[in-house]
Amino acid sequence: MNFIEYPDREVMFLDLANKIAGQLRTALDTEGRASFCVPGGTTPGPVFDTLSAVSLDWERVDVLLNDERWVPESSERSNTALLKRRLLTGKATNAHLVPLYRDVPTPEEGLTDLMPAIEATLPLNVLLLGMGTDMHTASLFPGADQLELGLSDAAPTLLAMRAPGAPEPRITLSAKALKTAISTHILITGPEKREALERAQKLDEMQAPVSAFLSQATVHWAM
Ligand SMILES: O=C(O)[C@H](O)[C@@H](O)[C@H](O)[C@H](O)COP(=O)(O)O
Repeated sequence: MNFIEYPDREVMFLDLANKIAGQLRTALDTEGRASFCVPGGTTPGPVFDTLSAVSLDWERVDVLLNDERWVPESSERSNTALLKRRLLTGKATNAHLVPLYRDVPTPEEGLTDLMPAIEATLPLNVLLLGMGTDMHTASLFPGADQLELGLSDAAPTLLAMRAPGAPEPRITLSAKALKTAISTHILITGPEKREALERAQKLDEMQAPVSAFLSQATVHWAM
């Protein structure tokens, strides 16, 4: 694990956005297209703001979420709505959003339709992950109903997930799909998440799902 501590959040968000932009540019130059897999939640907004102001051939960038809460886009908990508001705007308006939600009652009913387009983005070029203080990442929550499958080598690309720590059903990329990424970044802030990261390093993946990604990740942290 590579760990970077920043003097403050603003510097971190800017620096990380610039790193990601550089990695996407390299992928576009070498492969012609790039895939960029991102978390929802409350932390990454400022990174998205900076990225949306970066000149890049965004039309050739496929943007997809790590996971989605199974709520319509009109909900304030919709990660898709967050992306549309903060990332797919400005210079990034024409980035290609690969959907992770369908207007059907359960994630199980949406999975099959969503799968082919998500699979077409693999291997991922750039993966940005968040982490909760319970050491979940994407919707790989400790205690989740399908966590064992979600972490296994036999996992499908997408799974429905229900967990005590998640207020609504989720859909998530499996660890196997997420781990295809060439570059992996984990973005965390504050003392509680730093302490959780330290704990995660001593626990197994079922207890601390984020630990599945630590060996390949750069963790970015600011108070
Ligand atoms: O939909 C989600 O909730 C996310 O994709 C999730 O994995 C998130 O990254 C962590 O829960 C951290 O969330 P915060 O940034 O809000 O702490």
